[in-house]
Amino acid sequence: MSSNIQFEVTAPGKIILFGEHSVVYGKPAIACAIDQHTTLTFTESYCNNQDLNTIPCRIILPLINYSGMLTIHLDAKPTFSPTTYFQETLNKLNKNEPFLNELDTLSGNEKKTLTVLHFIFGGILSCYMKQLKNVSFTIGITSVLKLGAGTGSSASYCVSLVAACLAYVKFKINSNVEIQFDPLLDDFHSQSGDNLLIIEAFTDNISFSDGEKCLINRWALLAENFIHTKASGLDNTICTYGTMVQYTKLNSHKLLEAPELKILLIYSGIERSTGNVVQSVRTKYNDDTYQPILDAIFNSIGQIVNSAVNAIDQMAQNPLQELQQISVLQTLMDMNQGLLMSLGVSHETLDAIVAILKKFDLHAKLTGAGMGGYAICLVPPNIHKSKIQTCMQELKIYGFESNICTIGCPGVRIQTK
Ligand SMILES: Nc1ncnc2c1ncn2[C@@H]1O[C@H](COP(=O)(O)OP(=O)(O)OP(=O)(O)O)[C@@H](O)[C@H]1O
Ligand SMILES: C[C@@](O)(CCO)CC(=O)[O-]
Repeated sequence: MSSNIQFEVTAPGKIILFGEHSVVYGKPAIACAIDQHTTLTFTESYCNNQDLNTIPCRIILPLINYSGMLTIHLDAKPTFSPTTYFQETLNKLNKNEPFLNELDTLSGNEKKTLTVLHFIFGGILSCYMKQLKNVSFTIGITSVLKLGAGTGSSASYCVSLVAACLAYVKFKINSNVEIQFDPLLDDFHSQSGDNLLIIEAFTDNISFSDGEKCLINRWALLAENFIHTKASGLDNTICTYGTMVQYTKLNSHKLLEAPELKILLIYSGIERSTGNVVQSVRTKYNDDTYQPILDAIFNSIGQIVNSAVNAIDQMAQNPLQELQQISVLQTLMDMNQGLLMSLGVSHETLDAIVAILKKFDLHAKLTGAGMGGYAICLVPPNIHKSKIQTCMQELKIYGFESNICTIGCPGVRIQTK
């Protein structure tokens, strides 16, 4: 076996500064990419598989203790519609029909995680590569992101998979490929607003175009829907594009000019599933007694996001106003945390973390789905180093590990070896 195409993809994790949960109900949110990444290593090998419609893959996922073989099945008549392909895969799974031998024997979480991988590689390669003979892949994915903690591990996983698959196509094709999307089947729009996407063959420039990022984001959202059931699209958008974004569901996103900001990430020690937490809010929302109250809470969080965007814009335009605007953001964080508590998505450990930080005049909120996972705290640029260190020590005494991260980092990237 001789190895051929080999590369690495990194996708950042994320924090939500303001607007988790309400974003699922159409309100705006602000998220930032962080300097903690998922790293995918892709290696192509030649093997003796003459079958044009299957690709044997070795998959190594240390974070879920999985290592094994998975056969990627290519669709002889691809739909070219990610949404249709997603629905077909979901229908097969929901009917509990035999799906793929290797997947059928796996436990719940492993099955979900590998189904996502098959969905992405099977779907994209069927559409854009058609037939592949005598190749096999090794795909290894590691991450410094904790699973189920609010820093977007699932979105980062999905984005890195889609980006790796698209990168493989771009390495493999000799000339550009034009993809015409059917607007009735799919709501894909390239940056130019039409339904034509050109996948550019990799030559010297090993990067993704705006249209390709749009495609990565689209497939990653569908993949996220396997893991979360119904994701807003915020997490995959920030993991794809990076920096800081203001996002409203179905209404695309706007990159914000992010000031240099540091965040303290504090881990509550509690792992939870984003899908379950989102479902618990949905159950309350579906109850007529609570729905008008939840609508009012979501509207208020939407207002908090608008004020935060304003403060961030002011900071970018006038650096002299930075401290004043940081103080506004801190107040908005307190308000957002209060509203998330009233939604029932905080946790006694998260409340304890917020209280410890308050002793140091610091302001914090949960980030991501809540009910565990991480809390975030804005680190004011003028804070004395010793104060933040004492605060981190105090958190440690209570059993909470914390670390400072930089926000506003770049999105998904490819590196050749
Ligand atoms: N590196 C990885 N290897 C394997 N599976 C992963 C990896 N990263 C994420 N996953 C999958 O994503 C799931 C965690 O997703 P979940 O949405 O619950 O948490 P999160 O993305 O960390 O939190 P949030 O969505 O609130 O930011 C894991 O259970 C696993 O199935
Ligand atoms: C809780 C939520 O708002 C953020 C999860 O990181 C869910 C979503 O946006 O899909």
